[in-house]
Amino acid sequence: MYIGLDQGTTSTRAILFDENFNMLHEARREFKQIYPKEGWVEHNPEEIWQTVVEVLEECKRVAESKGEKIKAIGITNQRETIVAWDEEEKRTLYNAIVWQCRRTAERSSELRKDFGKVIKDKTGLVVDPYFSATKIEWLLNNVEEVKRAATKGTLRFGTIDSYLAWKLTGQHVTDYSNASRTMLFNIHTLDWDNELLELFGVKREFLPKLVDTAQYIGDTKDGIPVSSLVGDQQSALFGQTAFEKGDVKCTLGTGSFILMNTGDQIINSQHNLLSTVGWKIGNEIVYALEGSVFITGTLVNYLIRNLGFAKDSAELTELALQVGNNGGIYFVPAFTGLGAPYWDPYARGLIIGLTPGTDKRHIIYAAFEGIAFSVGQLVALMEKESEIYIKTLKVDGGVSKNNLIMQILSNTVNTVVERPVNRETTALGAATLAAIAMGWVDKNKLKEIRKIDRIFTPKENREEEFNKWKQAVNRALNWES
Ligand SMILES: O=P(O)(O)OC[C@H](O)CO
Repeated sequence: MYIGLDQGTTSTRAILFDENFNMLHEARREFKQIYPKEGWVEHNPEEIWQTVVEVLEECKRVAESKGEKIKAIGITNQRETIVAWDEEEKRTLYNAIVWQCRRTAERSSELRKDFGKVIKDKTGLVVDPYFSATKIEWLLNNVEEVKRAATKGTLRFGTIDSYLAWKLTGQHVTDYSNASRTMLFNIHTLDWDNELLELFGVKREFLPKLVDTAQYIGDTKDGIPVSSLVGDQQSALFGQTAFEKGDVKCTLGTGSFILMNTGDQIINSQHNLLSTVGWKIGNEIVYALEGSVFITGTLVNYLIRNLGFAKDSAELTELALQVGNNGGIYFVPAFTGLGAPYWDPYARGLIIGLTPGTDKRHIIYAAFEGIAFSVGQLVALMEKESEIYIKTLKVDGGVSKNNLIMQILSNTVNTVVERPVNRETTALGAATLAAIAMGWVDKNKLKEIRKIDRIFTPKENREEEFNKWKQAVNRALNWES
């Protein structure tokens, strides 16, 4: 049996898989979101660690009750979030600064002006507080304990995979997919970049050693090998068996993350999509083109909780189906700014086209379209930039359960949308990578065991509505400044 440990932004989950990667059990714990100031987001790393201990214990108990043992653990994680700890004193020095945290927004704008191009060339990333480098810089400049540990030579930084690997095995390591989200890692040389280290005042010894995405790292204290570290979106790409160049997956969770496997080719996006490492396994390096939409599931919850339009997502869908069109309404879900291709932190949500005939069902339909159009826009850009025709869009995540949104998505991208039976592709990716590292499974076997739940094929042309929605986006930009 294998465990895919998925340390996400709002919860920690461990999923127990059997030898054929069927899901046997899910253990889940939520933890506190800490908002010390407007726009700041932190997690308590010790609390995260406690949730990890609990979910692993729970899965172990289930395995034992079946007379089985855990053969390996793969760790996948919320990316970019950074933890600082003291190697000697074996304790963390500050809360984890979460990927969503905007405390370094000003510094990022400054950097973007002077170093935007060089950083993008080296790292594949657009300068934004989202990534780890400015968070590390902030910790080095603002936290006394961090400064002291730096002087002592015992300071260590790591993304969540790295922190958990250290807690579980004592090793200070990270994999290439996670490293590529720090903005300190050069995706061409596949190493920490000296010039960037200097720019952010980071010494190489503060950072983890780089390991392959599928590689044995060490044993936990009860003798279970930890043999994969992988960023959660890259893990989902792997879990969807998107092994070939041109394969694309979209995880529709709180937000949406769309990744295209671009093989060994780094695409220098002209539209601010990101280039990132998908995985490195031995000599195989796979890059990915990535676009993210910040608001997806959040919008569905917003319709339910904030606007009180329905009691759950099934009822929302029923209401949307009653009208079957947007009634001229366009919904731009830019609640917290917009990611690619705009990268506009000042954009805000917009509902436009209201008339006396509008009722809530049109707004729901328009919101569903807003989700599909946001994803569709990035899929279209990826196709253009990679010059690869996308045959199938593989979807997963909570919102992919919604058939209406998936059908609108298929119409929008004019492509087949394919949903697997196992939508837990993130944990699955990590578990399968862990098994690959130990030589117990190969990619072919994984392709064989992947089952498709449903395929959505394009039914109607949505180009007109899609274009109109893009006009609405232009009106939502730069609202807060
Ligand atoms: O924890 P999730 O699933 O919201 O994913 C967060 C992403 O890794 C951020 O880049």
